[in-house]
Amino acid sequence: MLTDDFGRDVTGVRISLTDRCNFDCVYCHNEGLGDTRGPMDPQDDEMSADDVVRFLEVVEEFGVRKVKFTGGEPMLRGDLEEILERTPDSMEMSLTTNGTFLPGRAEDLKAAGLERVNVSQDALEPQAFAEITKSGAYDRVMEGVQAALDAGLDPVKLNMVVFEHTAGYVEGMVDHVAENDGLQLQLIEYMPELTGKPEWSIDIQRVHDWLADISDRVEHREMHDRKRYWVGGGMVEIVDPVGNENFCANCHRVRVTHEGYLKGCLNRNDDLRPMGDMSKDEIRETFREVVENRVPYYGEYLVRDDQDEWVLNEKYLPA
Ligand SMILES: Nc1nc2c(ncn2[C@@H]2O[C@H](COP(=O)(O)OP(=O)(O)OP(=O)(O)O)[C@@H](O)[C@H]2O)c(=O)[nH]1
Ligand SMILES: C[S@@+](CC[C@H](N)C(=O)[O-])C[C@H]1O[C@@H](n2cnc3c(N)ncnc32)[C@H](O)[C@@H]1O
Ligand code: SF4
Ligand code: SF4
Repeated sequence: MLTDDFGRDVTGVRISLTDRCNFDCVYCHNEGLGDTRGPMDPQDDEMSADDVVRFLEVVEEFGVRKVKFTGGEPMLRGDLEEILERTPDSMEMSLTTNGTFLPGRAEDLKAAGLERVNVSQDALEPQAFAEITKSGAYDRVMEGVQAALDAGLDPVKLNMVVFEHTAGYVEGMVDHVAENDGLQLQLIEYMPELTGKPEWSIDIQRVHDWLADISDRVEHREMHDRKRYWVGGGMVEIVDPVGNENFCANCHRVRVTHEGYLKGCLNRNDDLRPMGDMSKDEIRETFREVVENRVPYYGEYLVRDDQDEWVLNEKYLPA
């Protein structure tokens, strides 16, 4: 296993299979890669299934045992099932999707070896959903969640970004997962770092405090030291990366862009490394380099100044 200079073992990878998407969510950070809008057809710049599989075979040599497929919308890839089938058996696979393509396809994903899915769902109300995602696919997403449950892709985690537009729907979503077996909720703190609009942020601590009050039990997850609250039999996890040194200190994943660049941190684009000709030797070399150079974003890449504001650590100023 490879470990970075901050003692963080790299145990997982997070692969963006495409930056295309059929939604246009108002908050989208696109895993740090900018705009998802553009042609919906397969693009030449995307890693092929062979490239993805070769990459996974190499990181397996380094003890990586978890892979998350994401995007853009990863289910726009017609060869997703092939990629899942060819992923090394030792790896736990999961997928983060907007859910629209799960009806009619969830069973194929399960048959190809996928274990579970996260589905983005920001509200249980079609109008609010349409305003946030710029899409009228609310019913389709609800069907997608059901299709995933029926196919055994559980627990299905519903991803809800908590920001100005959704704060009023949090309580309803917590009740929803408590009432429905197989569902869990991830409340994701809105990240303004890559999208601008800091005015949309809400204080996530208020959500922690409220959940602490109403929950039966609280756990800490190893990944990112995230808190999990058990409420009426349902599980609610808070993903709160913004300004959170503890979250970054427990970050164990290297990211891969759809074009085949390695990336040490979601919030940075100055650390992208191409994997050359994508031969196994080049992949090995680049993976070692990216781990050697990865640093926690909050607490190292950014540090607090005299006014307690986060500023770029001078060490990382471009030469
Ligand atoms: N800043 C930051 N945000 C993250 C990180 N991991 C997850 N997030 C945020 O959480 C969102 C949802 O993550 P998912 O792809 O559903 O998966 P996950 O929560 O990381 O993983 P599982 O809970 O194991 O399924 C991401 O798109 C980010 O907005 C991270 O390492 N850093
Ligand atoms: C970029 S999407 C890619 C996968 C898929 N298209 C989906 O929406 O689930 C991955 C996750 O990032 C979350 N996300 C996107 N922009 C965000 C932001 N600015 N702050 C917090 N989470 C964000 C989305 O809600 C989604 O759950
Ligand atoms: S569905 Fe996912 S990738 Fe598409 S715009 Fe929304 S958050 Fe971004
Ligand atoms: S270092 Fe922090 S901000 Fe960067 S990917 Fe890891 S947890 Fe996210």
